[in-house]
Amino acid sequence: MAQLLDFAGPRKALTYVGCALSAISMLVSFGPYICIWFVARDLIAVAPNWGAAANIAVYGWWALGFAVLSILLYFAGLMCTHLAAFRCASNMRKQTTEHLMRTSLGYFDTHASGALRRVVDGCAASTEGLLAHKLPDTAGSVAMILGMLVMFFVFDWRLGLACLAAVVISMLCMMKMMGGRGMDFMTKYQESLVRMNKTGTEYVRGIPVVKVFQQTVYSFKAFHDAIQDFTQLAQDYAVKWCQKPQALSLTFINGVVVFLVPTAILLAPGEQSLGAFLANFAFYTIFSAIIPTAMTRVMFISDAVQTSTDAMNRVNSVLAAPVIEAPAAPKVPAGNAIAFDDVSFTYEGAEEPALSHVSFEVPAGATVALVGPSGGGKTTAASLVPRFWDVSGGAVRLGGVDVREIDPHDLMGRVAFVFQANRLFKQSVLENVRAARPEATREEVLAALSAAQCDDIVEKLPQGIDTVVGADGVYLSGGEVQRLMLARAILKDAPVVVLDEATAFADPENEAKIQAAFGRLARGSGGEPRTVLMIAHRLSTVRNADLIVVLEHGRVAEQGTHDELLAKGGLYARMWADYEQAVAWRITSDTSGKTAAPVTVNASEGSECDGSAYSQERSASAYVSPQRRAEATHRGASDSEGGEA
Ligand SMILES: Nc1ncnc2c1ncn2[C@@H]1O[C@H](COP(=O)(O)OP(=O)(O)OP(=O)(O)O)[C@@H](O)[C@H]1O
Repeated sequence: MAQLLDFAGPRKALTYVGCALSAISMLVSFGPYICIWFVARDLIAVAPNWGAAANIAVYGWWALGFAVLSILLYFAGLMCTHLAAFRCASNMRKQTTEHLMRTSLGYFDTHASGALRRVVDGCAASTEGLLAHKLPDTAGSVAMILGMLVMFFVFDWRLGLACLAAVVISMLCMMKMMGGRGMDFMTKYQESLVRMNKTGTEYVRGIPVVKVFQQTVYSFKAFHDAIQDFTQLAQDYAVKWCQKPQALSLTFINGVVVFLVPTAILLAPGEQSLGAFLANFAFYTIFSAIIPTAMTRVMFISDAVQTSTDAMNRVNSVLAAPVIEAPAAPKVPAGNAIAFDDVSFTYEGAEEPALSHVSFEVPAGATVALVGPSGGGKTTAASLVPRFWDVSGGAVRLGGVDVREIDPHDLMGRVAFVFQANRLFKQSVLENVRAARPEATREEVLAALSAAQCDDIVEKLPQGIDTVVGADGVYLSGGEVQRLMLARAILKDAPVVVLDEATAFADPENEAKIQAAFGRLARGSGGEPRTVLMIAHRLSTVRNADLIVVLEHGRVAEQGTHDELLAKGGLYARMWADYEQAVAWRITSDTSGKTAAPVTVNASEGSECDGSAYSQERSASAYVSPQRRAEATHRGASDSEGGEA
């Protein structure tokens, strides 16, 4: 609670003021009951000559005054607590967002954006209920219970004791439900609820898989089981645990009859003034009606406290996320060369290091390709340059300076990165590309788009570069999105580029354009080459790299130029041989039904960015599945048409 209130800053005091006003309002709300006691007393004193009771109207006005004052005080109290609660929620959102802005970018790889959004937004919202309503209501209820204790003994302590007995028994019942095993039940209930929500989300996300693989709903056994678990727990809690204490509690708290009436019947014969006794009895009968309200309010606070505790835990876990430490005395890189100096890195919680003693250099203006088997550590190595993560050992240097000693803003300004998980904002194409350099003019954005081979994309969009991406009917393919990302990187005009050459999802035409855009990005604006560290998934793109670093199991298996590595006859040479074989096989459609024949294509022809890589790949991708071949045959397609298909 203290930490939660700290989020409200100076407005924290308003919470206390609000709670105090709510408590006073509750005490003032006793006023009408006291007035009723006066009315009863006066009427009984003059009975049956009712007209003789002169002050009834005055008591009425007083009662109305107390009621109105109580409402006004409560309203003012709620105003105060709401102001504090809103400030608290907005500060919580700001602080978590600010923290996330300083968090290492790798954190977002391992933490889903939806879950983070729920923490930033949802958790803040879920504390509002506690601070704005539950807290002042509880203060009011506590004041009400204390006030009640006083009231019980002001008029007739014996009748008061009879009412108190009901309250005590009711409280004991509630404590049984809420404490001990009841609390265990409650914790299990909450956990079960969370599990059901989680598996529910997974279920919804997995619907496409279910449809594609024609699985039935029952394949999502985890979700089904979670619902069953929750149902069982809720039933057990309600039936086995709460039923008796709740029934008892309700009976005593609402049943004036159980204690008050028998007590009154026992006491009445010995009373000297029956009139006064009846007035007291009338008071307690009416007054005891507010006891259940006070008790219920106190009961619900525990629910709100639990929700807020859970929210605070989640917020704290985000606030504990590692941040990119800015150096106290930042250094300025001398040039744009990248150097990996005995770099090791282990992901948090992983047993094996993702990189072990990796060393290589990317001279300024050079293009270095990282290749190797899947899981070798290529993405990890590239991520260390823009400080998505910080190394566990060794150092990554830019211009001779450890990246950890460069001001993070300076580092981000020098490095442009294009990764596979490309993100577009739901904004216009113009704004999306301009995100790299907000002050860029429209013409500069257009030039960057053109350099990234995006002219055809812009042409087909209904409002050109002002079309909002993701709006109704505006769909961009994976390859098109990647070209927009490249335009963004080109516009940024950073001297160092880290890119993940992932064209796996691009069709041949898109791929050719992406290759051309890569080439344009690597060249730099003034024709001066940029320093490029490229993760290469396809060997077609690495032949002309100045250096190829082969990563296997997180270590540098070998490094050198294409020719050097081929001459070595190691892992790269084997990978290249496999690649060449894949390129060399061209299976043509065969109308005569004979087995397709391999046609050798010179895989070493062509350079990266002039589109000839496209023709190579197109040859490689000209494999036609038996089904497609049958279709082609059916259409009477020729060999070349089959190839085009
Ligand atoms: N966020 C992470 N947490 C824990 N381990 C990770 C994480 N990301 C990657 N790894 C592990 O680190 C190792 C290197 O992974 P990395 O993604 O760098 O390989 P890669 O060579 O880029 O693979 P690919 O070519 O398939 O993309 C793998 O063993 C992988 O399982």
